[in-house]
Amino acid sequence: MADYQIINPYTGNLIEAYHFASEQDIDRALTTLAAGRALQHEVPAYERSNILMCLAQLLLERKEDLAQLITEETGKTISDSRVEIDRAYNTALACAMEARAINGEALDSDSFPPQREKIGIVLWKPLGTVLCITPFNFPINIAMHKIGPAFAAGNTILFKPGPQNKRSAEFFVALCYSAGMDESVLQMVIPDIDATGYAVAHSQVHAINFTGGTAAAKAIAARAGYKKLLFELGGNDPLIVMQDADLDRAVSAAINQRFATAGQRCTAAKRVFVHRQIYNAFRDKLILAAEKLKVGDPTEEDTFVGPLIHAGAAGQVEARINSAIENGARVLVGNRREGNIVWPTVLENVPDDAELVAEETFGPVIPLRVFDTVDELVSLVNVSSFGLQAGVFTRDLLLAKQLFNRLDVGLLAVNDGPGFRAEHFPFGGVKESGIGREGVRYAIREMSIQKTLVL
Ligand SMILES: NC(=O)c1ccc[n+]([C@@H]2O[C@H](COP(=O)([O-])OP(=O)(O)OC[C@H]3O[C@@H](n4cnc5c(N)ncnc54)[C@H](O)[C@@H]3O)[C@@H](O)[C@H]2O)c1
Ligand SMILES: O=CCS(=O)(=O)O
Repeated sequence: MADYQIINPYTGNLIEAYHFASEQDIDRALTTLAAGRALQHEVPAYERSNILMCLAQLLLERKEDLAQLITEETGKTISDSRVEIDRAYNTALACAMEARAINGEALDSDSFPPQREKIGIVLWKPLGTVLCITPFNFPINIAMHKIGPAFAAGNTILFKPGPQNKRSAEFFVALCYSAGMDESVLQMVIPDIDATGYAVAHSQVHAINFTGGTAAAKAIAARAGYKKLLFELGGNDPLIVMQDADLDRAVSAAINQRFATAGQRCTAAKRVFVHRQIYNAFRDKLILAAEKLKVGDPTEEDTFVGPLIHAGAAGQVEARINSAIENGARVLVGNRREGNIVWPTVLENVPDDAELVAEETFGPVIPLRVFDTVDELVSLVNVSSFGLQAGVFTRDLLLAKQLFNRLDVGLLAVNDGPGFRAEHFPFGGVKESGIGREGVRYAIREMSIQKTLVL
């Protein structure tokens, strides 16, 4: 009897059934990677860069194969899956470039008495073996954001993808090997949660680079003990529409950053705050745009919203919509579910304490919240336990700077939504949205140690 069944979220068909890796499998992989640490020490940075450049090229060449695998295993629309591979190419390219630029600094001891004639040379060195754990929703680009910088920094990598993503992960690892990564430098295992905890606590794991939900991160932190943690976690990101906003651009951001990937993005616009002066105009435009979206088969080129990852996820979103309605919310669009598909839904008058807005809702639902003052807005945004990214539409740069300083987030995008991401920009949040920063150069630093030579 297999441990896990990969089910196509749209068709319900069985894709593959398999057994999880055991603790013995993890031991074997980590023993291999321990040997690989010596190999990594011998490989110069430019060779690591060339391997990453080759991987970037292979991602482009095999884009359609990978996109089809992602759509099959996650239900992500084929257009969204292709975008993910384009992003992974950019990430790999950035890793190749940054691998050649892991430079330190030189310090002169004369800055302070009594030391004279001493020079401090500060360099970045690899941490050792990094356990990279990835979520279901961007199985290739998030893996690239972990494996690429870890490899560029000279580490060895134990890669643990989501159980749903076995096939796309195997394909990706095969591309890494084809590009030149040695099997003693990169190993992949898919254990169950408890055995993953065994890997987390393993003495041959020196750092854990995790992307996923906050609950899982807390469980990992509890088992990890004394080692480096890099956490990219949940979000409840606000999209803010001020009274001077370009409404058409704001509507487009709300549609693309909440309903694409069926809303299953950490940086999705999960709460939309609209100034009272333009609330009705924005709401009416948003309703018209949402009603035009094609919903259904993710393999069709023009489908905009596909299924959620599984019935439990769709059920949770449906339950939160129903609870909000029972407590006074009004449905403007949607509120329809068929199997794993939840139609794009827009609600207003949602209670501030409704789970739909108080928790991270991973689905295609926009709760509209009207506001009157900046102080009220800041309080509404910052009350969340999350603090990943925010987006504000305004022509007032002084206001943008004020919000940048007052909002508890890792990034504020101006005249864009919270879903903005450039692969080489710093990426990460505060509070329960994570610890540390990804974004290629920053991830390299997170998975390195600073070592100083004094001459
Ligand atoms: N901040 C980011 O960059 C980012 C990006 C994508 C997704 N996410 C977040 O990920 C979540 C959705 O993805 P998901 O459903 O795959 O998340 P998840 O937390 O359920 O799983 C993420 C990964 O961790 C593993 N895992 C789960 N529980 C674990 C445990 N107790 N110990 C060790 N490993 C464990 C899973 O097998 C999977 O590989 C959302 O909260 C989303 O916001 C964050
Ligand atoms: O789920 C979030 C990942 S990303 O699309 O913001 O990189």
